[in-house]
Amino acid sequence: MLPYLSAPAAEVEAEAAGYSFAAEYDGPPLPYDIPRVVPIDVDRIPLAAFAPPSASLPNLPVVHPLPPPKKPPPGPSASPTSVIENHAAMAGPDSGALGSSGFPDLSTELSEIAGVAFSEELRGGQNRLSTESALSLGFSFRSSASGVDEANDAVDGQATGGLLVTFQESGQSSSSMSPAIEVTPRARSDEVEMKIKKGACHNCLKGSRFTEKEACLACDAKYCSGCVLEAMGSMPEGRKCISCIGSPILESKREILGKNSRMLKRLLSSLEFEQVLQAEKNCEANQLRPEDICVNGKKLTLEEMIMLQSCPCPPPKLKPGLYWYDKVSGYWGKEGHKPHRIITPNLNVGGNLMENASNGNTRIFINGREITKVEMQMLKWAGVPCAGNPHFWLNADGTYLEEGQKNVKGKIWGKRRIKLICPVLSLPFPSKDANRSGEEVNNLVKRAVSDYLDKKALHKLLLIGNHGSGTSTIFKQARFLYRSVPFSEDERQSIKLMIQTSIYNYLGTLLECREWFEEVSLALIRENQQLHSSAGDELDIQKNLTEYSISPRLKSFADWLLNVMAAGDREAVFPVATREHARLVEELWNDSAIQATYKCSSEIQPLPGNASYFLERVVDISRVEYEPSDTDILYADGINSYGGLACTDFHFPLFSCAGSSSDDHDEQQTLSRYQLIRVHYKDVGKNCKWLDMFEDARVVIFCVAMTDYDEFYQDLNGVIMNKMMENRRLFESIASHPTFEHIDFLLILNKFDLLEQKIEISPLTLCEWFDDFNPMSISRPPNSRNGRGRSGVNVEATKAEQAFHYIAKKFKMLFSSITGRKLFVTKANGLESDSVDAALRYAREVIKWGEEEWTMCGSYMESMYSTEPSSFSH
Ligand SMILES: Nc1nc2c(ncn2[C@@H]2O[C@H](COP(=O)(O)OP(=O)(O)OP(=O)(O)O)[C@@H](O)[C@H]2O)c(=O)[nH]1
Ligand SMILES: [Mg+2]
Repeated sequence: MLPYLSAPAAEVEAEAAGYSFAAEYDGPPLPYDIPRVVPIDVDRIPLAAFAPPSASLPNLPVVHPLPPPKKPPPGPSASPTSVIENHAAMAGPDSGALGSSGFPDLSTELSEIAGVAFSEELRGGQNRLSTESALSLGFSFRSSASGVDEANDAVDGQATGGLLVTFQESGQSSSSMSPAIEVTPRARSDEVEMKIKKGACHNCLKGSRFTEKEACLACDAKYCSGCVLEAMGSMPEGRKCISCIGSPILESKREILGKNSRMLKRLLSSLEFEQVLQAEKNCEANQLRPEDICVNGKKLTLEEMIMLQSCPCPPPKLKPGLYWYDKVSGYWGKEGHKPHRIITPNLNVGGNLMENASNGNTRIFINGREITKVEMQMLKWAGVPCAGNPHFWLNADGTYLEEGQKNVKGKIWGKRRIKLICPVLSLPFPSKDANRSGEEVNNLVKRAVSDYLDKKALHKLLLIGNHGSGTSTIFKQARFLYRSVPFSEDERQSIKLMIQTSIYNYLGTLLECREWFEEVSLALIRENQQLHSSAGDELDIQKNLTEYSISPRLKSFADWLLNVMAAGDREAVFPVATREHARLVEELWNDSAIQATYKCSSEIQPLPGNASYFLERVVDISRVEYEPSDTDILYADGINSYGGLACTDFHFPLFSCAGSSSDDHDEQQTLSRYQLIRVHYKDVGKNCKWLDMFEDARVVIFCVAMTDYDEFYQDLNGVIMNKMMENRRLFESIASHPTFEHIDFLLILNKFDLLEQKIEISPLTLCEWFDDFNPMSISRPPNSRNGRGRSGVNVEATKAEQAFHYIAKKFKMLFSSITGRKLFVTKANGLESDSVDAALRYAREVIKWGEEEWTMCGSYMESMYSTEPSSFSH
């Protein structure tokens, strides 16, 4: 059996043996980006050939927990603030200030540098997230407004961004029932403002007011396009500096929440851009907090606030503050002021309307509120008799009557001149929406509230895995399993083009290998010939023929194809060329030389296992009318690689795809919505970019191809790495990521079908992590012959089962040593929909168990502390 070995080592060997090596392939991107691994007879390789080669091939990225040291931004001489900023910016993996979580211990760092004694609070609460996220992402702490100020806020116990909102008891009669809400715009430190040239970027301090900039929603610090991604990181709450994460936004910015940003649109991929704006609009920290809105002396609950915002005629631009609301007429205003709007009446929000709500002094009352002078003026214009301090009841439709009487005296809004006069007096006039029927309003409001709660109940499943682990296959399976239209017509068209193009990529790889195999074979024959000269060999050498040789006609096509691919102008040639040359490609594929090359394909690592699936049908696939089947889509490479993120929403159907009733009949569970988000390993690699956007994920699904144990790749430093060890490294960095501190992990050990085949010929111990794997010898059941039991099941397969349990245990122990928590594990075959269905349903179970644990924990605590006699009943 030939061992797996990376191409560079083989190249070195070939060159050392004096063979000229084919030029490095630098054509259009191949559908993979790890180096080629070719079969080679290991006995023939000198030991020196295993030394890392100098040629750099495309590699899997390496996760750097922290970025390389960064140059401090130019600026005025080092004040404590700027020193902190620069030092924090420079704190890298080598700074030696790593905390227990692997991130620099900020409080020590800051206090050492600035001589400021920070209390322990700095390490906890909201600040912890922002500081750690910042450092984990490798970004500097911007300026004192968000650095020292934030630290001080944290010390005061108020991590704030744009607003300081405080509640106080007030003895004032006008607000005796209301908590005082003091809304103070947070000023940026003058010192910092002075340091930053007007209009300059707050990070690099360059640019003018004409430079395009993006502002932080919480502190309004502005960043140029070169700095914005550095300053804002992965934007888990949208456009906010890293140090403002968790802080409320400036109210003046509420209108632009989730709205377009030209700069970000340019800098991010469309999916990333969408995710950022979604997060900005929906994340908790950016929402108006119900407790900041007080209506008729009572702070709102979440449900009341949603009701208020989603009624047909809501108060415009609702901000934190004190308001009064007349439920009967729909009048709405700020406490102590005349009415500002007429909103939907009869909403069950806030407390009871107070007499002095609008601070009127006319001794005339409408629905129990003393009205202001300007309202009295309006009533007079409307012909309402105001003499004798009357008390009126005013209904939403404008009809009014005097308190204690039954007869309607008139209709205020009926008169045309009132419609004209109200704007002149800056008084509101009812809109059509304000007068919808009570039932209609009730239905609308109910729907809005349940939509909101439904959105909150979306369970996010984060799918992460290394190159080739099978994440995109699982993702595609989820779409097939749970979506009525798994792929749109447009998507199918682009998939079609991708499949047609990738056939040529596979063929290109095979042709390159063929050339190389041919050269090596020729060299071997020559070497042999020198040792034992033979006439037959002489003849073949003269003809330059080996088992890898192809006819001159096919050779000229192959050379043309490799040249076209090397030129990189793929789009100009494909897919037209695919049609013209399909027959030639078919001929090539069926040629014995290519088939001989392909036979070693299991050892040509980058050639995906599905290459033959597509190459065998090249003529059919190259047709204009070709429509990819579901299986074609499942096997196709690169479908979900839209800049790193892909997501799909779904419900689990009541019946599993296998046709059997789901084990869980709980309808609520079935109706729950799930969102599978696939994060590409490359983005995880770049300082775990994007990961902190997913702190609301319910489960992290980490996918590992079990077949990786005997496969290798070359890292950025040219070191040959075992792929399973790389999985382990990535798993460690994800498991220890602070974002996932409280999130359950499910490990999917994938490609079980391939493991069953591979383990028979390649021992698991080839991976150093698995060196103590000692499978129990199979005690064959009586009557078993040739490794088959009574049922005819191949009992040898249990070796793969044992390997699965062993690998699962290794990861469980690793996870437990990192987090002290339990890791859930399941095996899967990504190409089988039942298997993926079962794995994703298992993820749902994990969420359910987590919820049950909380409930149990909650009721246990309740029973512990409850004084109810029932608690002590047994
Ligand atoms: N036999 C078998 N093949 C699988 C399985 N899962 C995935 N594959 C194949 O393995 C290859 C890699 O799978 P992908 O789903 O593309 O892996 P990935 O995680 O997206 O990796 P990248 O494409 O490198 O990002 C594809 O050719 C899949 O068809 C499995 O369980 N069994
Ligand atoms: Mg893929």
